[in-house]
Amino acid sequence: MNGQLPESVPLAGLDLRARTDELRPEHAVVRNARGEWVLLRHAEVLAAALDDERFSSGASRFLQIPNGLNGETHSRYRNIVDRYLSREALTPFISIFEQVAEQLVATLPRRNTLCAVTDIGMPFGVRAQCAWLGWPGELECDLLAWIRENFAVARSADPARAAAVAERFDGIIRSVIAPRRAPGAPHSDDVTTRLCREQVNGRSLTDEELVSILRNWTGGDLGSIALSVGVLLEFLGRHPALMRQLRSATGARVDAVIDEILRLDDPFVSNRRVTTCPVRIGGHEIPEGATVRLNWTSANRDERVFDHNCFDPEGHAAANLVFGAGRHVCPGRLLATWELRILARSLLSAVQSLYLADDLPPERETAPLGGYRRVPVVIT
Ligand code: HEM
Repeated sequence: MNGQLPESVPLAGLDLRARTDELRPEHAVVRNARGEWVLLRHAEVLAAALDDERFSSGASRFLQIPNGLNGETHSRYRNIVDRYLSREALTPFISIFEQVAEQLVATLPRRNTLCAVTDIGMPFGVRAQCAWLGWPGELECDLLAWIRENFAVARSADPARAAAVAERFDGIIRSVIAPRRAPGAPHSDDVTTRLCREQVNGRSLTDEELVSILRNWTGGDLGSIALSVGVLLEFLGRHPALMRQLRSATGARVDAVIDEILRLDDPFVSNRRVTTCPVRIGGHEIPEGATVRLNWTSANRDERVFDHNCFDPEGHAAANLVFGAGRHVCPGRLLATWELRILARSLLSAVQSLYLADDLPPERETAPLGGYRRVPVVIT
């Protein structure tokens, strides 16, 4: 039973998780204020993610590599991206990420109220990413400012402001590419330099293609890692027994627990598709050329699939959609998982206690963002 399709559901300014929790029992599909068809349940979101022929990823007018590509073209670029995010490619960075986490945790003030998103998640995400990509540490301030601005623009839904922020971010990326591509550039061997030498269709990648690839890595990494750290520490702050358990848990258990916490409050909210033909889904006829939104946050809380959302890391792992599914499944999953595990372990081993500040409640993000804007915590 799908219920009547509400004509248009305003989501802006609301807590998306709470709002989609209200809508999902009655509606498999709703239309948002922009006229997009929003899929809310696990079955439909998974079906659309797996059906990349009828649900095309070419939903943006901007070049998005590999996110916005389809078919053979997607595979060609995706093969390049995957090489940098494999277990083998990432293993040398484990000790570097550990150092980054330990240094950050060592400098966090004790017995003061900190924000898990802005004081822990953001600097960790930026430093880990600069270390991985071989970017200079001096970019930290610019990148932190960009994350804040990018979140603010997403909330404001102002296209002109969004274009200006995107342009600034592309400028940061161009500043790291240019010296590596200049004639007679010194021979270094970091991840960005190697990417600059990649070829596709027998030619070098263009600047525009490099900027797009790096934008999707960094955009995916920085915002999602910061929000994920907020979600994670808020949950652990409310579950001290779980926090104690994790101090001596295996890596696999820590990863499963993190995935389950992110399933319950997935901060990577949604992705768009465009229908390539009329499609019947969730009891509705969607015309050709319509924009469809796969709402991962809602699908990940589908009570029928996840046993009324009890906490069951191992039992829910197979159906977890935090990192997507199908052709466009997140290639950065291992990097994100290792970064989050390393930061969690580093915090848990270095602090005596971590708890939610009792005088300042956590503040939820609002649509189109997920997770928390502010998670005040105290460490001792
Ligand atoms: C907690 C962190 C992260 C979450 C929750 C997340 C989630 C996702 C999801 C759900 C998708 C599927 C998008 C779709 O189907 O349209 C995706 C795709 C993608 N992610 Fe992530 N991601 C995270 C971190 C990262 C990191 C660290 C990187 C790279 C450094 C990354 C790079 C990408 C790229 C390039 C795609 C597009 C793949 C394609 O189109 O083939 N992500 N991510």
